[in-house]
Formats: sequence, C-alpha cells, structure tokens
Amino acid sequence: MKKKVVVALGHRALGATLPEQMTAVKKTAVSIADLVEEGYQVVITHSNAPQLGMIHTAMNEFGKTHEDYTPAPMSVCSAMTQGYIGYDLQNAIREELLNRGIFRTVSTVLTQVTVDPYDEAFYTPTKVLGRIMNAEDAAAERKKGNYVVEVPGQGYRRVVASPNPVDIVEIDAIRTLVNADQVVIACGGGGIPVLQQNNHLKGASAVIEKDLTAGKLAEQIDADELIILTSVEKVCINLAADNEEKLGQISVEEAKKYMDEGHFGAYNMLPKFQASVAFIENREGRSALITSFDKLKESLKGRTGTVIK
Ligand SMILES: Nc1ncnc2c1ncn2[C@@H]1O[C@H](COP(=O)(O)OP(=O)(O)O)[C@@H](O)[C@H]1O
Ligand SMILES: NC(=O)OP(=O)(O)O
Repeated sequence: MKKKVVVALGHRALGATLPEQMTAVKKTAVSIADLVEEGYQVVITHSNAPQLGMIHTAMNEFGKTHEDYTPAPMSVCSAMTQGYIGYDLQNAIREELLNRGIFRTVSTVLTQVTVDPYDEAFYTPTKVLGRIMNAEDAAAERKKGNYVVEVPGQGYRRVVASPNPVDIVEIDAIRTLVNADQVVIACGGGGIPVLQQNNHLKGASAVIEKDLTAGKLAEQIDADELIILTSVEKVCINLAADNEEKLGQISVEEAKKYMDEGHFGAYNMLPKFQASVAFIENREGRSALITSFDKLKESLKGRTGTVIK
C-alpha cells in the first residue's frame, strides 16, 4: 500500500510576484515529482499571504476607480489565490511528471475551512499580508479601516485575523481524489475561511495559518506523514544564540517542551510544531518532517531535517 503524505509549501515554493511564482513552482514541482516517483500519494497545501495581499489591493483599487467593478472581500480574494496558485502549481507538477514519463492527474480543489465566529483571533489581527509599505501607504491603509503594524527594520505591513481551522468542508472530495492516486492541491492558504450559518457558508475576513490547516488535513485524510517544506533545513533551539542547536529526530514530548520554552517564532515556526504535534497526537504512530525544499530527498532517507515522531 502506498504511503500518503500532506506537503505544506511555504513562501519559497511560490515567490511573491507573477514571474517569481512561475519560476519557483518549476523547482517546487521537482520536489513533488520526486515524492510521486518514490511511490507516495501526495496532497499539497500552500502559503498565500503575499498573493492575497497583491490580489486584495488590486481588486479594491479597481473597485474604487472603475464604476463597473466592485471591491472584493478577503474571502473572495482568498478563493482567487487558490485558483491562481493552484493553476501554476498543478501545471508545473503535471509537466514535471510527464517529463519523467509519469501520467497522473493533478488538480486543485477549491477548499473552504470553517472557523469559529467567537475565535479570540478576530479581536487581535496577527497574520501579515502583502507587501512592505512606507509610512504614507500605511496611513492610507489605516484610513480604509485596515489594520497595519510597524515591523522594525522593514516598514509597515497589513495584518488580518488568523482564526484556527475547525472543519475542512470539501474533505470528501480531497479523500476521493487522493485515494484514486491523483495528486491533489487543497486547502490553499489555509483554506477559504467561512462561518457556518445553517446551510449557508459566509466568507470571513481572515486568513487561516496554512500549517495548522495542513495538520488537520493530514489527520482527516489519515496521512502517514506531514511534510512541511520551508526555508530552513532543520529547526533550532536557542536560535541565533551561542548554544544554538539544530534538531534532528525528536519525540512529541520533546517538541512540546521546546514549544513551552518559547524556542519558536510565534507566527512562523511555532504553528509548524503545533500542527505536527496535534497530527501525531490524533493519529498514533505518524510522524512529521520539517525541512527545506532542497533537502527533501535526503530527509526522506533519514539523513537530515527535523523529524517529530
Ligand atoms: N527555532 C527556529 N528554528 C528555525 N527557524 C525558525 C525558528 N524560529 C523561527 N524561525 C523562522 O521561521 C522561518 C520559517 O517560517 P516561515 O517564514 O513562516 O516559512 P514558510 O513560509 O516556509 O512557512 C525561518 O526562516 C526562520 O526565520
Ligand atoms: N495562509 C498562510 O498561512 O499564508 P502564509 O504562509 O503566506 O502566511
């Protein structure tokens, strides 16, 4: 029986602009094709914050200047990022597989993820979106009613609420495709956040952390492994201090201890650990790998990467 994996792709897999994305997905496709060639069933999920910022700004600027166009809410823009990223990614993977003589359908499932309307995250926006702004642009964003924070040494960034994922609405479709041995891209950008209102799903003005949704996705498709591909080969404790230590294989207990001790960035590395620990605790015997794209092959052979099991 084939091993099932959920692969969460970080910013480096996609770049931030259209040309960057076109180039980046070609490299990403090589890593995904390697997994398929190794005999894995693959479900992919990905970041979307740079793309979402770009699309949201574009849609809302046009909404102001062209009377036939109306502004688009964050949830609609989130759906657009799934289409835009999925389109590039699925074609790059399809082509890389065909170049290796592998015929496999690759598709993107537009995925909604329910969130709790009372999630505390709605009161404290934390998810950084889009480009770095100067003070003037930041003031203009604030005037529109958007949240902006100053990032020391960078400039100003937009932030939105990032509630926890509750349920993946289209999970049956994702399961059906992966069980048919197809390559699936799903829950992009953590999923389009929606609020369940009886039979109606109402788009929420938020962005779900993609790593947390990746963990839930891995649990709900009963994956064997969660693979988080990011910009570092191994996760560190005591990052940037004299006693910095790179983590190889660790237990769930050790992972929880390091989380409690505050070794991981709250909005970058910590969610990767939270997702990994939750997945393994809910699916006994499973594991999570956190590494960089270029080290995936070596990591699968147990030679590098941070593994939690
Ligand atoms: N303890 C840690 N060990 C390694 N990297 C860390 C740690 N804490 C925070 N980071 C940061 O997390 C970043 C990766 O997270 P993030 O930028 O969210 O990536 P992605 O877009 O790939 O999900 C690394 O580039 C690093 O700067
Ligand atoms: N949705 C999400 O987590 O995107 P980023 O990884 O780009 O922040």
